[in-house]
Amino acid sequence: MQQTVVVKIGSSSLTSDEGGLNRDKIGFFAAELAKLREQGHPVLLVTSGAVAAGFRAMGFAVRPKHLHEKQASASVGQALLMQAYHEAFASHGIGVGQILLTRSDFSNRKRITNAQMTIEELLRRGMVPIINENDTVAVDELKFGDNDTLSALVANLLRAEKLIIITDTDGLYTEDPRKNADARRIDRVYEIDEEIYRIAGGSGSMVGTGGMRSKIEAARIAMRGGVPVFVGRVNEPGDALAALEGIGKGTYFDTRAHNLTMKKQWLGFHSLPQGRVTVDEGAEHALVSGGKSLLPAGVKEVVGEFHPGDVIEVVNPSQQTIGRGVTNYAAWQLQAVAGLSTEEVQKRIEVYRIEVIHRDEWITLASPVKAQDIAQS
Ligand SMILES: Nc1ncnc2c1ncn2[C@@H]1O[C@H](COP(=O)(O)OP(=O)(O)O)[C@@H](O)[C@H]1O
Ligand SMILES: N[C@@H](CCC(=O)OP(=O)(O)O)C(=O)O
Repeated sequence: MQQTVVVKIGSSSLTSDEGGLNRDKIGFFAAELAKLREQGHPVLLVTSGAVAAGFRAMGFAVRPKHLHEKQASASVGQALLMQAYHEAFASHGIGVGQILLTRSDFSNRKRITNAQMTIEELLRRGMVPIINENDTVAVDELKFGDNDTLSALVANLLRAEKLIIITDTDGLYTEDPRKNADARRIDRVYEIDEEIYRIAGGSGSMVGTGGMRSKIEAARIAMRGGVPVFVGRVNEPGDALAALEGIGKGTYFDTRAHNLTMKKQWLGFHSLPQGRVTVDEGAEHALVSGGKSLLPAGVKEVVGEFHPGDVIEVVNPSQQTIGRGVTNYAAWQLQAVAGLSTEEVQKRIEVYRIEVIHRDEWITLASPVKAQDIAQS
C-alpha cells in the first residue's frame, strides 16, 4: 500500500478563542483530505479540539486550567468532534474510525502494535483513522498536552510519506509573528539547532497549547525517523495538496541532510566556501540531474582566491546556488582554462585531476546554502 500522509490539525484551526467547534472549518478540512485521497494518498488525521469543543458546554467561560476540568471538557468535546468529522467525511463517501492514544501506549510494545494493526486495517478498508490524545486517562506528567508530538510518533510508526502540521500561522517565523510584524518566514529547515528552538515561541491563541515550540519538537522527532514535515496554513481549497507537493504556505523540514554521509553533510551545511564559479546550463544539468563531475569546459566565471582542496560554491547562469564541492584547481588555474575542452586543458596546465569538482566531492543544494532559508519576501 502507498505510504500514508499524516495530517495534524490544531485546536486553533478548528475552534475560536471563545470555544466551540467551527463546523465550516471541519467541513473544509474533510474536503481537503478527501482531495489528497483522490490523488491516491492514504490519509490519517491527528486532531486536537476536544477540550476547546467541550468547555463551553461544561459551563466554563474560558478554557479551564485544572486537569480534571480539561479532561471532563475533552470527554464532552471528543464526542462532538467525532460527530462533526463523521458527518463531514460521510458527505465525501468516506468512513472514519476513532483512536485515542496516550504517551504510555507508545512505550508498551503490545499496545502500540495493536494500535498500529487497527490503523492499518482502517486504511486498508479506505477509512480515515482519526487520532487524539486519550485526555481522560492521561495524567499531567504523561500527557503529550499538545498533539504535535503525538502526530510525529504516529508518522514514524507508519513510516509516513509526510507529516503535515496545520496551524494558524503560515510556518515558522524568525519571531512570533503575532508579536512582531517584521518577522520573516523561514521556508526550509534542514537541521533543527539551538537557533531554531530559540525563535520558536509558545501558543499565540487562547485555545492552542504547544505553540511553535512543540511543532519544532515534533519536526525533530519525525525528521529523526526519516519523515519530512510541513508546518503551516491550510485555509483555501487546494492548500493541503500544495502542502504535500512542496508548494504550501509554510515551512518545510527536510530530511535530505539526514540521509547524507557525514562528509556530504559537512560539505553542504558546515564548510566555508573560499570562492565561487559560474557554470553554463549544460554543466548545471550534468551536476544536478546527471550525477556527473564538473569539467573546465562548463565553467564560465571564477571568483575568489582558492586552492586545490578548498570548498567552492557553484552558481548557475542566473546566479542561483546549485551546490558546493571540493575543487582540484587553484583559482588562477581555473581562470586560465575556463571553457576549454579537456584536451586543451591538458596541453596548458598540469593538474592532479582533470575534474574541477569530482562528483564524489559534490553536493547539490537547490536553494541557498544555509541550515535554513529565509524567505526573501
Ligand atoms: N517563531 C514563531 N513562528 C510562528 N509562530 C509562532 C512562533 N513563535 C510562537 N508562535 C505562535 O505559535 C502559534 C501556533 O501554535 P498553537 O497556538 O499551539 O496552534 P495549534 O492549536 O495549531 O497547535 C502561532 O499562532 C504563533 O502565535
Ligand atoms: N487532546 C487535546 C489537545 C490539546 C491542544 O490544544 O493541542 P493543540 O491545539 O494541538 O496545541 C484536545 O483535543 O483538546
